Amino acid sequence: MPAINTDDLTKSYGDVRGIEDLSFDVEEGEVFGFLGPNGAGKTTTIRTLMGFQSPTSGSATVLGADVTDVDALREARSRVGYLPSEPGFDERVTGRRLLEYHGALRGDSRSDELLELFDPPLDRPVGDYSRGNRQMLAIVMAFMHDPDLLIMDEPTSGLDPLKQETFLEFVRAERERGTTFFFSSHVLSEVRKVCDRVGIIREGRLVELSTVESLLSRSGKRVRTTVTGGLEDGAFEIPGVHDRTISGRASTREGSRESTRGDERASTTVSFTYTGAYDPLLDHLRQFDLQDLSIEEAPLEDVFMRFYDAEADEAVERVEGETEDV
Ligand SMILES: Nc1ncnc2c1ncn2[C@@H]1O[C@H](COP(=O)(O)OP(=O)(O)OP(=O)(O)O)[C@@H](O)[C@H]1O
Repeated sequence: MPAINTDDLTKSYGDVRGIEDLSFDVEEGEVFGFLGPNGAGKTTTIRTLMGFQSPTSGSATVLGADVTDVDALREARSRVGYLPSEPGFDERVTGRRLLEYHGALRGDSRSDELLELFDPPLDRPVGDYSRGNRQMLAIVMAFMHDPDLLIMDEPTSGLDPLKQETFLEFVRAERERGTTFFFSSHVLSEVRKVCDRVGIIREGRLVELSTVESLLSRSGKRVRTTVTGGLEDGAFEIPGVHDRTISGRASTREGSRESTRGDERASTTVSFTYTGAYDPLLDHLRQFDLQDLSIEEAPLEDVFMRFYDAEADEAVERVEGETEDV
């Protein structure tokens, strides 16, 4: 049984689109990242899974419980940790009191251990807390009853870089214990560090569902090399090369001595994204006297943007197609 299942899950707010026909599973023990731009429908999905609002159509289960079955969902939620996007607290109450109250309701087997990692000033009223301290308190509350499944809406927002790292390390350790995670994020680097799979949502629809590895393999490599001398205009125009830029070009033309100045080591640097196999690239590189070469993974941001561009292009084509039909 998957930890989370959605089947054509749809939620509208009157005429406003929230999410449309979302179908995906989150398997037990996996860390699933839910990505998308502002207004895409991430919070709508999470709030529907938590049973705070009913689906307009379609269905969803959380730990086997139908999200529209109040009793079954209440039972299941005792094994779920929830971190909302903007945790709301009684502002006059101290963090300590809130933890005591929450512990009495939901259970507390881990707050001491969690407070070693996430340490808001417990004796101050929550109304005096910084954004980061509020987030840390919410993290402790989400995990203190040792849930099997965590549903979190942008869990690292408001945390400083050091605490973000602490949080991601904690998620990795929890994953080793078999805990399942479903969390939304805008931050691709963190998704890359901890997630097994990602879903990308755009305008309420799921537009991608894949492993992080597969997303990265489709993104290709960033190649940057510096070669001795100048380069022909068509150099490195081989299949699989995209976004080629050439800089510091050493002129081989007569009369233009600025970059060569008689220096045999005058060089040209070329950078590009490469999505082909290694051998043809290496064969091509052998023709040059290489001074420097780096081949790195393309940033996940590039994949994301390219993916979105492709979607946008398709949308334009669809609209154009429809216009022609009329
Ligand atoms: N309670 C509501 N009433 C009316 N419309 C809503 C409500 N909640 C969300 N929406 C709309 O549903 C759409 C999806 O919003 P949602 O908050 O789920 O996006 P999101 O992906 O979480 O965005 P963000 O990254 O900005 O938090 C938006 O158009 C939003 O305006």
